[in-house]
Amino acid sequence: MTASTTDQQPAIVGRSLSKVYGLGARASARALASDDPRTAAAAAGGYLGAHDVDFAIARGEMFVVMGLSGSGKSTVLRMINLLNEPSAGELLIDGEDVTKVSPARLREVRNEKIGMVFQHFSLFPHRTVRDNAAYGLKVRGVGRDERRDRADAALEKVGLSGRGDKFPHELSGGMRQRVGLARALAIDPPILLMDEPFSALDPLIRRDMQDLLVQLQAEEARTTVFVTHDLNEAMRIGDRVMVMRDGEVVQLAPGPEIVAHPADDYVSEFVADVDRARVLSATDLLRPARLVLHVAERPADALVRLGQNEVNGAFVVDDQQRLLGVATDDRLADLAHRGAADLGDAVGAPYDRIEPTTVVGDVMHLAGRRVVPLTVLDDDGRLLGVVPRAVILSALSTAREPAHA
Ligand SMILES: Nc1ncnc2c1ncn2[C@@H]1O[C@H](COP(=O)(O)OP(=O)(O)OP(=O)(O)O)[C@@H](O)[C@H]1O
Repeated sequence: MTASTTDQQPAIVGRSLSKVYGLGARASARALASDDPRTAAAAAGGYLGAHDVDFAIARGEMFVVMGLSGSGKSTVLRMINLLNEPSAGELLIDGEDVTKVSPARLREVRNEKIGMVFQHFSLFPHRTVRDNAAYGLKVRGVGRDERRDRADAALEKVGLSGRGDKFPHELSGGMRQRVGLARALAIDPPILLMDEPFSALDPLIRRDMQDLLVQLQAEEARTTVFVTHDLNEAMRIGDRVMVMRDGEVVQLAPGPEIVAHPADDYVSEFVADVDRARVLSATDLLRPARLVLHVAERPADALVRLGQNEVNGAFVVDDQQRLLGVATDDRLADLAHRGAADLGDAVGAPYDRIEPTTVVGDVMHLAGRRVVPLTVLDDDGRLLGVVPRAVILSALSTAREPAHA
């Protein structure tokens, strides 16, 4: 029976999903029921690949699973299409628990609802790009003309129109990865599973592919589960990121929240690699202001009264509310003196944009001083709130050297 679907219903739900490798059902259940499933699984000759994993992925969400090698990312991804059968737990697709359906129904769900893209696209070298892109359609019994049309449309989406008659060896590595993506898109699956699809690409091409994915996602939001070990990649493409360690979920949150408030040291190590000043928006750090003034209306007053806290500054944010830099209080004061009535405008445009690295340096330089708030302003120069410098410091000041290889 197919459960009815609604827009509010999550596309994919995992409930207490666990996977024990190398043990039969009974031995797995025994290990999972013990106080220490990892040790119990190992003692019985198995391996606990994932434990008690919960998530609910919204329709159209780009959901990223991130963690170090061996943390269980692929295990979770493969449980979603039951390439890995969960040892315990439920896996609901459009409300239907696919761990309980017949093999025939499972095939149907996989064919109709799920596409997959792997790190190595394993293109057929002796088939044209078009035939490679059409492969999933052929497997599903789609006729030749329709296959051709849909494959060509998918190739166009990934920027390869006109290359359908080429062979894989005639394309660059990045283009071959695009063919793999086109192959998945051609079947137009409501759910796309992507297992480290860009990991083998060099950084520039990888960025191109991330951009392409973001663009495709903006055009036709598709429920996507994307595995990566790179938090920067996760931040660029993901709506939310699920961080895994030793088969367990450590944190599940939107990227900026993870960067602003990493759950533990493991997550902090990933966060150390992230260019926080680019990733965080001022509002991610925002606390309610004790003093709210319309700066444009009462600029001098605002400065003076905030000035009672000795040092003030303002975040300068771009259209997406990303932190561009900090305007120091000297600058604010200067603007106030020069054209107080226009301070609201002045906060946005005429500021010299301070490089994010400068911001971090500036903030770190203040580390030894009293904690005072920074003001956060919206595009109209209105005070949105304040962020205690201690919060900024903890969010921005971690050393930049990579904490793991
Ligand atoms: N078929 C299997 N049999 C036994 N152990 C397995 C099997 N597949 C995975 N594992 C183990 O389960 C753990 C989690 O593996 P998984 O592939 O999910 O990790 P991952 O986070 O995707 O890592 P990577 O980034 O290296 O792919 C690893 O320690 C792995 O060795």
